[in-house]
Amino acid sequence: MSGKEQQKLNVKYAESSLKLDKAQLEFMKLIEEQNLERVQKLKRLRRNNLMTAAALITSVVANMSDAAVRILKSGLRLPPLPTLRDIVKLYNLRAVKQLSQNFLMDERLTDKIVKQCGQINSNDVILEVGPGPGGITRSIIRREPKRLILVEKDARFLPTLEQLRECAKVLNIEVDIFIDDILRFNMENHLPAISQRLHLIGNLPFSISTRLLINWLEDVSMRRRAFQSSCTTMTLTFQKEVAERICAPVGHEQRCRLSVMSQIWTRPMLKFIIPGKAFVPKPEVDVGIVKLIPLKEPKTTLDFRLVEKVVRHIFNMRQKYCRRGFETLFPPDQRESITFELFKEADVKDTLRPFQLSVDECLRLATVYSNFIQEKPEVASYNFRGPKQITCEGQAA
Ligand SMILES: C[S@@+](CC[C@H](N)C(=O)[O-])C[C@H]1O[C@@H](n2cnc3c(N)ncnc32)[C@H](O)[C@@H]1O
Repeated sequence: MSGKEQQKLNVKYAESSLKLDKAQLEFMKLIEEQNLERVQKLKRLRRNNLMTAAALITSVVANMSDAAVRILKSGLRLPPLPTLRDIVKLYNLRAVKQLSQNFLMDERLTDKIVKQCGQINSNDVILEVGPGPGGITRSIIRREPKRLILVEKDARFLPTLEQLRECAKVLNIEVDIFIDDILRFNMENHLPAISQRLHLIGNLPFSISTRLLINWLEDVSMRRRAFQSSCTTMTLTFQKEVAERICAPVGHEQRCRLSVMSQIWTRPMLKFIIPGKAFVPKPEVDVGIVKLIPLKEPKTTLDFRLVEKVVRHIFNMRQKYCRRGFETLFPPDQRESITFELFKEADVKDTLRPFQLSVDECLRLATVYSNFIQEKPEVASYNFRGPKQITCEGQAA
């Protein structure tokens, strides 16, 4: 105990000494001394704890991505921009129905869509399909990727997207704008090096969403274009029913060709639904956000188009036994007996309905079909809707 503190104690006890005897005084002094020591010990402990906490925070901040630190430090906001509604008015951007233009103006919703991409690092690249007036684009820029590729078919949006590019420059984000059709866009020419993680995102036009997904699933199966790296993810909007179909599990009434094809090569997840009224103009339907993560280990090495053909035939007759659709892969003369044999070989019950088939069962059926047409290649070109019928012996019937 310091001299000053001892003095204070003495004064205190001297005042009350009239009432207490010497032994009591000594005892109290001892207790008081112990209390003071305890207080000092606690103060020392608290100081040490504060120093440890400071050291910990410093090391956590050091390990955070540069972008996260910048956001934390600056409370990142984009340079002032007109609101999306003003932009739409200013440039007279009336929605064009043929291009499925339904705009999202609510920043909380666009942020929520972009959040589904997961972590976005300062080294990541994002490709947005159909940015339109740029609602989702703004949310992406706030997440500070390294590079943003915008593919928009409607050239009327160019001035507003260029404005966003200028804002992004301030944050060292490279923005490339392409006025192009995503279905024809040449990914190879514009894609980043394989080492960079790529997120594909878009509030897709309904008119092309299923076609685009099938194209990208084929790219996943071949590990080409946007999917050379297995880290590429897709965060896409679909009409609610289509979103539910993509994710429908075995036995679900919505299960269809798109469910099976999506689930063979990716893990699709329905994230949330946006009511139609959130869009301008309001579409007839609600919208589902689906995230698709390509599987690291593909479930098959079979050719995408062959699998697609078999699955398409099976689901063509979705209310009937699954063998009925499968039969249409073969010319009429022997289709029943061939189908019977191939289902046996694939170990699949032929009286299941198509929606009751698992991914593995569909793939086993695709495998036996693939083996069959290797032995009888002429059957591969058989088209049950076509005018000319060939037999399993390869002759015109
Ligand atoms: C549903 S709007 C979404 C607009 C904006 N991203 C939003 O969320 O408000 C679809 C956008 O895709 C564009 N688009 C339509 N077809 C396209 C295509 N084939 N390739 C690229 N963009 C397309 C439309 O012009 C429109 O801007």
